[in-house]
Amino acid sequence: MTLPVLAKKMKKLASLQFFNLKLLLNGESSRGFSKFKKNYKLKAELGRGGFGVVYRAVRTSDNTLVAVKFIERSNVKEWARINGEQVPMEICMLAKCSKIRGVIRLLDWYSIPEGFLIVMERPYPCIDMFDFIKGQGKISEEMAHFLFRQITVTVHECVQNRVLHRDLKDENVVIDLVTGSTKLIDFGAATVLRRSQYSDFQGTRLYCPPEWFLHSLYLGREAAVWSLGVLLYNSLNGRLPFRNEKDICTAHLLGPLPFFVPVSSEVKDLISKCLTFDPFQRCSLEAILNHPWVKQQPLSWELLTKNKVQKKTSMEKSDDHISETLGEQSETEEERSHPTTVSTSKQPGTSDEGVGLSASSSHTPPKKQHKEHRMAKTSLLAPPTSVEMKAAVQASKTPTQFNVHTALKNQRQIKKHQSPHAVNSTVLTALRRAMSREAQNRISGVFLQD
Ligand SMILES: Nc1ncnc2c1ncn2[C@@H]1O[C@H](COP(=O)(O)OP(=O)(O)OP(=O)(O)O)[C@@H](O)[C@H]1O
Repeated sequence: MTLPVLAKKMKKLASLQFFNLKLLLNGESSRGFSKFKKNYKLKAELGRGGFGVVYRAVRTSDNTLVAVKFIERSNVKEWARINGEQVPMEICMLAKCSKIRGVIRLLDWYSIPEGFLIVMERPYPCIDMFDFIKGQGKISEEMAHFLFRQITVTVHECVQNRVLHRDLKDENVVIDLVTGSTKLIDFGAATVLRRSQYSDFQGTRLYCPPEWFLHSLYLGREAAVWSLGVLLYNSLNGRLPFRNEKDICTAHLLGPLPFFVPVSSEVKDLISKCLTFDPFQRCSLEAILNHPWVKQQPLSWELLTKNKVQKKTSMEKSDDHISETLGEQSETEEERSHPTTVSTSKQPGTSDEGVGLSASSSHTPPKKQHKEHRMAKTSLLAPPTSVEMKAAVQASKTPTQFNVHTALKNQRQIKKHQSPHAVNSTVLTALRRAMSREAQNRISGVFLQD
């Protein structure tokens, strides 16, 4: 072996050893990627949002179905500590809610140089509430009641555990199709609940209360109540109540919100109490739980979905779109029996800005029967930048014809590179890099032993 070759090998060895040390410091021994690979079998993609990709996986020791969310280190905005280890706030908040029935259970987490892998329970078969609503255009008042009641109880329990979710929306609720129980997911924007105001926000702007756009401040519980109002309105109408920040800030001046389906006066009353412009006049979480509409005895999941089946038999039977979720049955995973009860449709997401289509100039309900509904998940839209936020705040403060919608669109042109696809390809590359590094590590391990 010539001297330059030997020197090159020594250099490589040194850098590998340094890398191994880094991995060790990073917790590779107990929470590294190789441990993850040993414990879980990663499968196809399950869903994706603006900040991460979620995969289906199976725990190899007992074939438990799990979901694995990968979040990039660079996307982590808030950090916390668990047993002395620095982790994203998302993991910490999930851990704090581990005993709450309506919150997805955190099973495990791993740290790799590029980010974190969060292992969660995965109800099977399940569907997220966005797809559930989209598949039907809208859901019945009884179904909305069944789901909303559970979600509000969960949010209240989180608050009692001093956890504020801050991104309550249909995309972040998973429904177990066997039992109908809801699980709150995505604690990526969650933080510790406090009495004082918050001046930072990472959630979804169309679910955000007006005080944020007008004053860049909000109170935790009051903002949660607003989001719940948006969620309930959306469930019943199949569309969001507000199209943009301007709508959010000015809708109260135009009278009651329009309803595109016949619903009870009780639920309308509840929605208007949740979507009260003044946060100090807005109803509390406790008041929602005590509202006569919420306190009604819910119908059973069997009954609610039986009606669906009856309706469905008169429709085309082949139109069963939950295949994305139920398609798992062809896998070698443990199979469970499930009722084919709910139908959802998959349509390509197209909207770039507005997802709701509320009347922006007046609140007159349309004569024609409502057809349109939200096409794209809000999380797949690029999150607003601080420049966009400033533009919105500025616009909502200006009592002129200034068009916030256009202003935001213009600002958005600059940030085209932030498309979710770009984020996702980064995520996948990061995972692939981690996998090849693990293989490299194994080789170097053998080399070092030699
Ligand atoms: N534990 C789970 N079980 C089943 N499906 C899940 C689970 N976790 C996530 N999903 C699916 O993956 C999607 C994306 O998950 P999640 O909202 O956590 O990602 P995200 O990148 O944080 O999204 P966002 O941009 O809204 O913050 C969800 O809408 C849901 O469909």
